[in-house]
Amino acid sequence: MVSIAVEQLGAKYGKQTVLANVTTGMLKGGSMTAVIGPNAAGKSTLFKRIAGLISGPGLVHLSDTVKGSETICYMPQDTGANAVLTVYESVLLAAKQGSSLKVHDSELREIDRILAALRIQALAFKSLGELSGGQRQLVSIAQALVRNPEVLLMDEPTSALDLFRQVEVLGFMKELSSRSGMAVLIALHDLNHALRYCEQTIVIADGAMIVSGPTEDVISEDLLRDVYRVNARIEACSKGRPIVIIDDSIL
Ligand SMILES: Nc1ncnc2c1ncn2[C@@H]1O[C@H](COP(=O)(O)OP(=O)(O)OP(=O)(O)O)[C@@H](O)[C@H]1O
Repeated sequence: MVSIAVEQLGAKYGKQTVLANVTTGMLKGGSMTAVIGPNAAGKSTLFKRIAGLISGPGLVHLSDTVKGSETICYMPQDTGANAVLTVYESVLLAAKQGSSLKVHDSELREIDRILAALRIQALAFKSLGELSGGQRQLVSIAQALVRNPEVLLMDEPTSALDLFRQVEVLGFMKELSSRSGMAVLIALHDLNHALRYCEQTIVIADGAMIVSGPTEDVISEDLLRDVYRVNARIEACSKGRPIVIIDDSIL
């Protein structure tokens, strides 16, 4: 099963350094890791740097990868929709990225399975331009999943989804990662989602890693005050799970 760690990772846009010295422990396949932090902290930049879409100092360590399979896939926050394609065509194109254009039955069955798992089969032959924001986000998730990577970097994948879809997609991702051994890193603003679905959490602020570790240790009232500038309580809900309750912002 794959493991990934980063060492002293950094990134610049032009001359401006926006990420520096990010080092993590080994993040194991089969688990979900939340990447959290305020707006403009550097979460997307970290993902792009790990995926090799931008260059910079530091190293990405991968171990126990499977030869022949795609290793790292980045699902961006905003997906430029090519309105000419249908949903099905766009997912097929994602599946064929970097390989021959010959399509096998098994690949079509896999696309059907993923569209069904995300409950978007009914959209298959709609053009991308006709979709709502949430529907487009579900299609982006399908495009990432069909590539079956060993490490999946998901940039705020539930930001446009309604509550039912958020819970369904995150539950599905958790089940998929533990079943397939995929390592999922997921940028989130909803800390209750991080607490519920992610074993590990990495906190990024001002282009640096503040802390990382087991989610319940990392997400604390102090972190919410110091990094997010909100007064908040973390309490056990009636089911015994920790939940974040925000009281007010700190001016
Ligand atoms: N293509 C770019 N060119 C120049 N600067 C960029 C570019 N992309 C991002 N930045 C800058 O890098 C910094 C980090 O941005 P990034 O998108 O990584 O933040 P983020 O933590 O993902 O934020 P958010 O939660 O708002 O999505 C910001 O100051 C942003 O303005």
